[in-house]
Amino acid sequence: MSLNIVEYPDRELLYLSLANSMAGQLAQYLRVNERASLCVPGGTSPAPVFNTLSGTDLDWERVTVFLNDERWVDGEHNRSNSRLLRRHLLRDRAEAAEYIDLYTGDADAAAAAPLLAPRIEGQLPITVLLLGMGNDMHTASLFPGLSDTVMAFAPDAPAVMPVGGLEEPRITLSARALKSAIHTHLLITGPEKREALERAEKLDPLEAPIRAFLGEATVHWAE
Ligand SMILES: O=C1O[C@H](COP(=O)(O)O)[C@@H](O)[C@H](O)[C@H]1O
Repeated sequence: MSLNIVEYPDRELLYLSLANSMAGQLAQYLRVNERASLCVPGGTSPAPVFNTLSGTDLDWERVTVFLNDERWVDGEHNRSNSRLLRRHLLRDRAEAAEYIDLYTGDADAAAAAPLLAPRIEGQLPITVLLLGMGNDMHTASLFPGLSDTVMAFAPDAPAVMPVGGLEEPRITLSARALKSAIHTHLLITGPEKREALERAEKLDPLEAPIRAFLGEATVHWAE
């Protein structure tokens, strides 16, 4: 497999250029479609991309935003991916976007997943998908070595699934739902993630879940 990787001289340039590409792809899609969908990661990497994207002149009222995955914690918890989104993406011009919150407040993710699945199914194909990746090669909440990851890779998996066996319960889009995307981007920075990406290329998706998306993704990397 040959990686489609864009290497930037610095992170600032990466963040600006990636936000511009994503906004351009959404705008292009909205020229011929009534609505577009934007699916984004949480974690520590994407905030600067969100900051730029949120100020972009786009018909945000016609865009539906949702996360790749969420930790099952309250929306004000510092590990909440939604909290990151509200602070960095769903503000300024992007405040007008529709947002589907994966954290429903239900007692657990297993109760919420079947209710969320048809809502997310209705947003497929995802117009623009941005993925992140952990140093362990997980993406969304598809982690190596979990039985829930095996289920989330089933070709007929529901769009949204609960994930157990981690420090906190989570909810994730399935591989099928994520792979529906028309445009896929992967954002990684630093040498450790670059090395993890190179390892992932040689592994099975169940050992290195990001591997499943590398065929379609444009990888954006800066030191
Ligand atoms: O737990 C998560 O981790 C990944 C990677 O996060 P990062 O902090 O290394 O950028 C993220 O893509 C995912 O959405 C998140 O829930």
